[in-house]
Amino acid sequence: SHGSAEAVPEKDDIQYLTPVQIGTPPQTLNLDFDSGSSDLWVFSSETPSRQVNGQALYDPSKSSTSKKVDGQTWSISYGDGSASSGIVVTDNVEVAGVSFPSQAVEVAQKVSSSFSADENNDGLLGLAFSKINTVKPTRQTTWFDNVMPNLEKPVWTSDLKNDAPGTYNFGYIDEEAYTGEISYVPVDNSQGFWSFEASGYSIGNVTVPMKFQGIADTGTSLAMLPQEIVTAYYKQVPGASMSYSLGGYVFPCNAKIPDFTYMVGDVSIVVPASFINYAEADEAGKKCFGGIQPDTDIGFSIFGDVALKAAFVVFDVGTQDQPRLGWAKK
Ligand SMILES: O=C(CNCCc1c[nH]c2ccccc12)Nc1scc(-c2ccccc2)c1C(=O)NCc1ccccc1
Repeated sequence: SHGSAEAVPEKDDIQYLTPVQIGTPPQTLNLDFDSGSSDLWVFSSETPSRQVNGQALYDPSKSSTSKKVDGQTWSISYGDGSASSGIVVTDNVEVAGVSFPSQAVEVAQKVSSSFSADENNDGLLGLAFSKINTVKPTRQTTWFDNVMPNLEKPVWTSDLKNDAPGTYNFGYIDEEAYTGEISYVPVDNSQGFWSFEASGYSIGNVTVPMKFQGIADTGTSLAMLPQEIVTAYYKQVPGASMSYSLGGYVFPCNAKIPDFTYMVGDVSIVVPASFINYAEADEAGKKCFGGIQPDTDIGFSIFGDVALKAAFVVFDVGTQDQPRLGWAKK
């Protein structure tokens, strides 16, 4: 089987949401497909009403195919301080017409304030490796790992767009979705991430060969890169500064900023300046927040949506012992 689903951007492309059908009769929730984590968790009838603010709720009691999984709990926290936790049921989960009848659905009994405040985000669908799923005592398998044996190819692809709906495809590669050749690089999934080595970068027309490790992460908005790269980039932006109060590099919204190019395998992906003038950072609309920020204290770089939406990316589980990432221009 194979399927194709739309990835609809929230304001400022902070995240992309994709409709998912859960249960019988189907309950549709809009989830953030996240290649940087491995839990499928949802707002639900179990989420305290004071933590719900317009989100669609999954109610297992209204689904004839839901089954409680006794004794299992989950709890996840992210680098921005957000978190959620709860219990586990299994139910039918359909994405882009591809179903799995007994998918672990992690039902939120607690969500942090940033999730509560985000009325369009009904939960996350993890697409990293199942080894970092947080369910205890029995780790659960991601939806992709569950459906993979039934897919024509053991792959899924991301084609995110700037301020426009993009596409996630499962089980096939759409040859019309990219230009030139797809360049594949090996993935080190020992930490559970889609981790790969980038081979260099360019700012404007200065190219620097530099090997650095990063993860392909659809669930993180920004590109969080080595400080050396970030410093070199904002040196080219008049009036740019690191604002601790705003939490990152900002610059005058009318500043002329350069494109940023990253090299991976044999391809160079150009991130246009417009993707990097990320969002207004203050009410006056004078300062804008940069889409490139430092990866300080993370231990690796994060190629989030700002970087990924400039590329067509193939997440290829392929021969299990050697997963790989394919990168192409588009
Ligand atoms: O967690 C994910 C992917 N799911 C994000 C889900 C999510 C988290 N808030 C959300 C809000 C809305 C929608 C989805 C999410 N990626 C990774 S790998 C390493 C780190 C990390 C570890 C330590 C320090 C920093 C990063 C993160 C990270 O925390 N990213 C989020 C973030 C967000 C803001 C700033 C930095 C990192």
